[in-house]
Amino acid sequence: MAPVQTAFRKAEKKYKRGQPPDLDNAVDLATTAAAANEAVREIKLAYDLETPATIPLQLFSQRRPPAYALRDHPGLLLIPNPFTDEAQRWLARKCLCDCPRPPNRTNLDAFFSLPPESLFELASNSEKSSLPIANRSQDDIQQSDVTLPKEKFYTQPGSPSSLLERQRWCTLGLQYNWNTKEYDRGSSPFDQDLDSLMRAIAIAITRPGDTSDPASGNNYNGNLFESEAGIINYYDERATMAGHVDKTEEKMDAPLISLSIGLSCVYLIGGTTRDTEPTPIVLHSGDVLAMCGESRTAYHGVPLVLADTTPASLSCPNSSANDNAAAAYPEWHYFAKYLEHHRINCNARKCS
Ligand SMILES: O=C(O)CCC(=O)C(=O)O
Ligand SMILES: [Fe+2]
Repeated sequence: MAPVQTAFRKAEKKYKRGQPPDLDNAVDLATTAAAANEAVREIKLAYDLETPATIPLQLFSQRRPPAYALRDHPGLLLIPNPFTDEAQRWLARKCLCDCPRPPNRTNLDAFFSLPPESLFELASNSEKSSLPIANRSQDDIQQSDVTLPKEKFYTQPGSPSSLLERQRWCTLGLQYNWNTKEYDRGSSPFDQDLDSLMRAIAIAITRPGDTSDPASGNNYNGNLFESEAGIINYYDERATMAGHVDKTEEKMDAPLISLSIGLSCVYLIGGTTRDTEPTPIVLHSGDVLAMCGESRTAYHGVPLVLADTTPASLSCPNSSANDNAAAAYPEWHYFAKYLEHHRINCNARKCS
């Protein structure tokens, strides 16, 4: 007898197979006004979204941007892109250059002898982009207690540009072990700017107003938030993330804050079992999603990345006449090329 297919699995299959994707039932605040969308309701932020004093650029375009709660998923909050164009470029640089390098771990460093620079920086440097990067020896790999997958992905040596295409994640702060599903790989300092950005978001989403139904908001005091662990996920146009619950964190009362840069995607949010039918949400570049309260323990995943959806402010930064800061990124074409074909997700969790 064929195994019973859960509602979550069914939705994942629908988006993985659908070509062209059927987005008719997905919540997409970029195409349907929230007022016309029964799945969401607007909430009022009770605190300003403020750029931390230590960050030398204006991160947010409004102090109190529109924010939404999902009617069927108490605690899931969405702030459609509150960032300035310059802030999105700054975030992309953080996620591509500053973070995926030692002492942070990536999916590749157990298998390749990676230099101290990020793969993105090497791939963008004409003198270094074709230098071969060697595999680690079998002994080295065995000592790092990971299993060497058979796919060429991990066995074939390559240049920085070919390895950049194989970079799937990097871990920040407490280092997550994907085999044991524990934070048992030591820790690295969490990027201070990213942490202060995540704290600013945690403060702004504290106890949002209009909570006739408090369960749909967030009762966590954002002043207590600290990014103790984080993951940056890199998706190419074919990449997906299977449904899961993030439950390794010792305490789950703080929001899990998640940012998207580059291509849009379909994000599924379900319930505490796979039997709840998930709601599909289209996440766009710059969107902030916070899994608070009940939704913190809900199944979620990314069954589909949507090609050709990177905003022009990232794929051709001089497109906007009022975007003076674009000139500060003369080498932006490397970023533009990457972001045209990838989605980056950066998320932060408080664990204790
Ligand atoms: O890419 C996303 O938006 C989700 C990432 C996620 O669920 C995770 O890293 O645990
Ligand atoms: Fe997750």
